[in-house]
Amino acid sequence: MGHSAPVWDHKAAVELTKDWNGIDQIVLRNPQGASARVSLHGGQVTSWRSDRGEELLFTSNKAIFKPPKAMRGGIPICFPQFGNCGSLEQHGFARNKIWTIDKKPPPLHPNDSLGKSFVDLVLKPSEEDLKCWPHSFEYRLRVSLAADGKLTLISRIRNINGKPFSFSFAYHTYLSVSDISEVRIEGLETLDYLDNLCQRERFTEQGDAITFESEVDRLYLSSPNVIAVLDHERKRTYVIRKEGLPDVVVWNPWEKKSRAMSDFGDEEYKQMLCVNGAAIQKPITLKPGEEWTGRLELTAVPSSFCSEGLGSPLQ
Ligand SMILES: O=P(O)(O)OC[C@H]1O[C@@H](O)[C@H](O)[C@@H](O)[C@@H]1O
Repeated sequence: MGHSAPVWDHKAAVELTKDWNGIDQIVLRNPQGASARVSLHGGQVTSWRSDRGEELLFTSNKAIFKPPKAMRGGIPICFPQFGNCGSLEQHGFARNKIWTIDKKPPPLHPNDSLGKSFVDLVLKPSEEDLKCWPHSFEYRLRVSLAADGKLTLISRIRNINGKPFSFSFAYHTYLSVSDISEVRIEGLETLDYLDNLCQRERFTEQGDAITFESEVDRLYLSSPNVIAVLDHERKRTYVIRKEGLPDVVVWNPWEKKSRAMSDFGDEEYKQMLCVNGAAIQKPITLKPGEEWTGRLELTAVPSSFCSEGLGSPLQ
């Protein structure tokens, strides 16, 4: 019996190109026409497009595409520190480093490869990194695009140090929305959160769903693994599924802070919302040889399908 020809050669759907600075970037495509871009600068996903060519991630028109600073948009990776809670630069150094392509990554579950186009990246600390954060690690990132357009990011961080270390982490996900006043988040209601705008004071969420009418910068604690961001005007729902990431950061800078950011347009806060799967409140501690995995899956579905999507487990 002959073998049937593969219907979709995922390798052919992975292209290596250069980004705006001549740094390698990888373009992933699926047979339906969806695509994603990943830059070696920061291991940052810089674009995720639906099969209709719509950009699903926000990038600022004023973004600065120049290393070492991470560009404003897409999915920068915050590691080994989130925010300014620690001795490192804001959100840690990973988003500002040049990553490399990992040609021989340790195997993942076959379902993480089958029927997907994907790329594996790796970040190891430089001498300079070790001076400010003296812990040897290997950070492996798999970014994959599935036949249905789902974008998956899998981070595996291993301690190759002689001593334990701790870190915090976030996938800083800039979602593109029609108008922030038309958006609501479901899945975070009734949770406790730390409010960054009130010296991280702890509050309990009261509303049925989260809506936006002013600046928001919150860390929701012990959140469910499935969260939905509904965009009424665009009739689109982002379903965020996560594993190993108990917290969720919700951020919109609103008017005043937008004006203060040099790489962000004054009115752009209306078109974006950051909803970040994260591990912050309780840092992750790895003993020598231990590995941590943090996984994020993003899908964008017409809003009428969202209630089906919310119930299903991460897969
Ligand atoms: O400008 P940065 O370093 O990318 O950070 C943007 C924002 O990131 C958010 O996630 C933080 O909660 C905010 O406090 C911060 O302002």
